[in-house]
Amino acid sequence: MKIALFAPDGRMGRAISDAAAQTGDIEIVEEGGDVLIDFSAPDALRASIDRALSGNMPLLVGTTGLDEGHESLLASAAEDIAVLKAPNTSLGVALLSDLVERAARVLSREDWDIEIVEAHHKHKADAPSGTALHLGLAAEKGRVEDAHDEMGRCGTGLKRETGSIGYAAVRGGTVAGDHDVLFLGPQERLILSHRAESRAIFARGAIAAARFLKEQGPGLYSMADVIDAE
Ligand SMILES: NC(=O)C1=CN([C@@H]2O[C@H](COP(=O)(O)OP(=O)(O)OC[C@H]3O[C@@H](n4cnc5c(N)ncnc54)[C@H](OP(=O)(O)O)[C@@H]3O)[C@@H](O)[C@H]2O)C=CC1
Ligand SMILES: O=C(O)C1=N[C@H](C(=O)O)C[C@H](O)C1
Repeated sequence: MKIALFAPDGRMGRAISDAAAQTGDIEIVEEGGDVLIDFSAPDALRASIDRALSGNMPLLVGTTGLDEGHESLLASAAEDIAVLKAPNTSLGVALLSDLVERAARVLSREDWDIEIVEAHHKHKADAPSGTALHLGLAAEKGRVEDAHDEMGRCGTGLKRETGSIGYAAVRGGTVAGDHDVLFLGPQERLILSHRAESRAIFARGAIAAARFLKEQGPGLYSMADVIDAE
């Protein structure tokens, strides 16, 4: 299988090349390829979509910090090619997302407050992380209603609103990616956590997603589809 990397020299680009070298059946190519993988920056998304469409290649997007305009571009591209958008390609976070949804369904919004805390290396450009936002959406899905987001509180008069989801971001050092989803209830706390010990976990997940995408027709896919297919 041939994988083309949109940003081969970035941290994730290099991690994917290293992971591919360990597979024995994946070649990283500069032109063409069975699948195009983009872990770069939001501003680059239009260019990676154009490259995938012009080469008729499925596209895996791991870039975070995307807005609604980017989501529309991806949905439109998915009419012609297979597109998978994943703010986190690790197996552990895919499972964590299911656990968060279930916990949010069981624990009432009146009694249990949800806060999401994430920590990443000092070079990370976006906050909160794409994974934190994805876990927040899983919690909303469990509660079957939209939540008001409370981002990085600072100041006075900031008592939390019942049913809101709070986000806090820590940056520093070389942290590959920590995520804690806190369910804070009356006299008890449930904390669901994931720790990425290196980027290799994201790279292996990206390769699994690329193998999956190679077999798919046009459409919008997620890591849940990759896991269901394995
Ligand atoms: N889904 C997941 O599991 C994960 C997602 N990520 C996300 O992936 C993205 C990249 O992370 P990371 O590899 O650490 O970042 P890096 O900054 O190390 O790499 C980004 C790469 O993208 C390139 N790039 C940036 N802008 C453009 C552009 N406009 N056109 C072409 N290339 C561009 C950069 O090139 P240059 O340096 O020349 O600008 C660089 O090579 C981030 O959004 C991050 O949050 C990260 C880890 C896991
Ligand atoms: O920038 C990173 O490094 C990471 N970004 C992703 C995110 O924003 O959630 C995934 C992972 O946590 C590492």
